[in-house]
Amino acid sequence: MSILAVDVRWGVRGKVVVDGVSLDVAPGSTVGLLGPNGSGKSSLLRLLAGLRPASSGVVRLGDDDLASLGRRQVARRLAMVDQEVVTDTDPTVRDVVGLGRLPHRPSWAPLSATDRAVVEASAATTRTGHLLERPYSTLSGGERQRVQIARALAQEPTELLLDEPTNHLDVRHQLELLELVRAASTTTVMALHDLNLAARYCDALVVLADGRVRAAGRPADVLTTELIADVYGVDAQVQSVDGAPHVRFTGVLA
Ligand SMILES: Nc1ncnc2c1ncn2[C@@H]1O[C@H](COP(=O)(O)OP(=O)(O)OP(=O)(O)O)[C@@H](O)[C@H]1O
Repeated sequence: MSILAVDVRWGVRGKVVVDGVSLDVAPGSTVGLLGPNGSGKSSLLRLLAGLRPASSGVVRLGDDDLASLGRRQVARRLAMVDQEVVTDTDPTVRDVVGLGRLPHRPSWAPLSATDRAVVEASAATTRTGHLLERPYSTLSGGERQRVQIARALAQEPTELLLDEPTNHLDVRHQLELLELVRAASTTTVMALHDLNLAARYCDALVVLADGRVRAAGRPADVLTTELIADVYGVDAQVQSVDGAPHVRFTGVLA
């Protein structure tokens, strides 16, 4: 399934945060959402997830207008991993990953054999199987991040939205996660700060600045010295390494 946004706007307390964003994410592709702190990446992801309504514009999931779908219908196909997940109970990791099965079963029913198998498989894919019986609250930041990815995979989504999924992860786990996302058949949009990882693992990049799309397209077309200077205020050299642009930062612009 694909994700389409047309002229989407959202603001809060009189401030425009997402300012007329249009995106067309091809089925099965991986799109990196870049931009400085506060440029609107998380806010846009929440609009694409239907967690909040846009004040104007349209978001479509495949053939459907997101606004016409119920929360459960959305959750059967779209999973989101947010930056901070707060729980007020102390579930085990198995319980947390099992939450991903909620949209697929009656809320009163226990996990079926299929649900349990999907939980195990999602934990195996994210290398969190050894953590399943641990209280979630005792995990490290990186372990929690991987468990949240496992929870999202247990939803068996066709669309996956990830907000800084490599946050907290060591370099090996970062690469493993991005390989996993690239190999998955899901349509994925992920906010990232690392321009080089984004260039290497995404089919397309969208750069936000002040809530607007400043550039979008293939990594090699988007990540230019001019764009990086303009959007981040940083001087950089961009070379091609193994077919992907590689950015070397050389200083902060005055
Ligand atoms: N609920 C809210 N109330 C007030 N301001 C908000 C709210 N949500 C977002 N903002 C503001 O909107 C702007 C965009 O925030 P957002 O979290 O979308 O940016 P971001 O690009 O994801 O940033 P970061 O890279 O720092 O995570 C910020 O200035 C933020 O303070």
